[in-house]
Amino acid sequence: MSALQRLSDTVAARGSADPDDSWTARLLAAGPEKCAEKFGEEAIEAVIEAVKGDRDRLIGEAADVLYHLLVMLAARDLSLADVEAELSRREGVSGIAEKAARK
Ligand SMILES: N=c1c2ncn([C@@H]3O[C@H](COP(=O)(O)OP(=O)(O)OP(=O)(O)O)[C@@H](O)[C@H]3O)c2ncn1[C@@H]1O[C@H](COP(=O)(O)O)[C@@H](O)[C@H]1O
Repeated sequence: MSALQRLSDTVAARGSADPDDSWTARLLAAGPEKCAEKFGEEAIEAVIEAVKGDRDRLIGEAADVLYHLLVMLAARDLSLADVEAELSRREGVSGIAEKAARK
C-alpha cells in the first residue's frame, strides 16, 4: 500500500475521532468550506515554492497539499479511491485528443 493510500485511510478514520486529539478531526468538524479554504491556502503556498524553485520546500508544500486535498475530499464523503477511478478512466486518453473532442 502506498503512503498516499495509507494517509487516505487515516484521514477517513479520523472522521470519527475526537477533535481534541486529531488535527484531521478538527478540520473535518469545521466543515467542508473550511477544509476547502485550507486546501486553497496550501495550494497557493506550493505555487509560491514552485515559482521560487526550492526543491525541499516544494516537496514539503506538496505533501501539505496532498494531505489537505484528502481532507477536503473526506469532508464531502469522497476518498482517494474515487479520484483514482477517474484517473483510471482517463488513462490512455491524450489531453490534446480530449480537448479536441469537447468542440
Ligand atoms: N500529513 C499530515 C499533515 N500535513 C499537515 N498537517 C497539519 O496541518 C496543519 C496546518 O496548519 P496551519 O495551516 O495552521 O499551519 P501552517 O500552514 O504550517 O502555518 P501557518 O499558516 O500558521 O503559517 C498543521 O498543524 C500540520 O501539522 C498534517 N496533519 C496530519 N497529517 C497526517 O495525518 C495523520 C493524522 O493526523 P491527526 O489527525 O492529527 O491525528 C498524521 O499521522 C499525518 O500522517
